[in-house]
Amino acid sequence: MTDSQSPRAKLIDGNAFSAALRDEIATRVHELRDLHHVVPGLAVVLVGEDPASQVYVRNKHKRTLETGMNSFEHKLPADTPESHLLTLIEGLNDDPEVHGILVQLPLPRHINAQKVIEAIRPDKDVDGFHPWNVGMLASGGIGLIPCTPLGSMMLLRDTLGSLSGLKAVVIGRSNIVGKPMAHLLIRESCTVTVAHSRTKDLAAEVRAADIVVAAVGQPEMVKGDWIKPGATVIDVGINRITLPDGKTKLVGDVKFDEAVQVAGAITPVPGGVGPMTIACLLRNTLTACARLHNLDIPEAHPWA
Ligand SMILES: Nc1nc2c(c(=O)[nH]1)N[C@@H](CN(C=O)c1ccc(C(=O)N[C@@H](CCC(=O)O)C(=O)O)cc1)CN2
Repeated sequence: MTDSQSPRAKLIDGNAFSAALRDEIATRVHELRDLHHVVPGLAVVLVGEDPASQVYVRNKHKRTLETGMNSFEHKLPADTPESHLLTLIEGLNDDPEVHGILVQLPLPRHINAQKVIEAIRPDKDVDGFHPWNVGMLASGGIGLIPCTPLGSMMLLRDTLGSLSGLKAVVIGRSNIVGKPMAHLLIRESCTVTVAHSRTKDLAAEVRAADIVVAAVGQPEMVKGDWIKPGATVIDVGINRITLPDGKTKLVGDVKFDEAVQVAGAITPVPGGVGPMTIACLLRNTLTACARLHNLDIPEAHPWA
């Protein structure tokens, strides 16, 4: 490869960052146990047999135990009635050993996901999806922040330092990533545009941005010539595509091979934002535990 072909962008290593964050969380968990005799506990509920969700839940269980926390897994059949799930959540809300509750998404179609999210105690809602936590984020209060946007923000702050005054575009307006990400960027004094399927000239919006957060779930939709030279690209997409030879491959929402030649820094897929999601879930569980026990412990990786 000649110099003119060599990638310009710095690769943002989510695997390394998340491993360091998990180590820091493990240290805090051991301090909590030794000094305060409290062990944080995370309950994860999986309904059905979606293969990707099964992998994520298995990884959550493994990572939770590695930090020294308690992990409580609840695996329910796909035809579980909504009322059973709500009763399980009521029990977890009242369980003093459980400090964090997460219901893996997506849920089967017969279950109303919003109703389930609203049944979780806001101070145990380690996904940060309950309307109380949504409101706290929007109004600048102290709630629990959704894990993928929180992890993305940690990577951005680590890469750029202050984000103040930078132009950011968030592509996607989901409750899980797009909207909370926009709020976090506003908090960091960015000028934020939220683009979506009805945006008139998406390429022009992206070209104006110093920070691009792609969270649309469309494989390689953002092209390299849309990226402003030197911009920082956070690719939240995780899409499994089938290649002409029948093999499958994970790609993001950004055409990586093109964007890496233009951007200043970029997250790869896999190994970028994805691993931060579980590390931030553990961080939220530790935070929830400390708050529920009125313990004033230092945050793991205070980013803001
Ligand atoms: N209740 C929730 N459900 C879902 C969430 C969530 O935050 N809360 N997010 C996603 C899935 N997810 C965690 O649940 C998740 C996605 C991806 C990764 C990850 O580490 N990805 C790897 C690649 C993994 C692979 O090979 O497939 C990477 O990007 O490097 C972790 C967690 C939807 N549901």
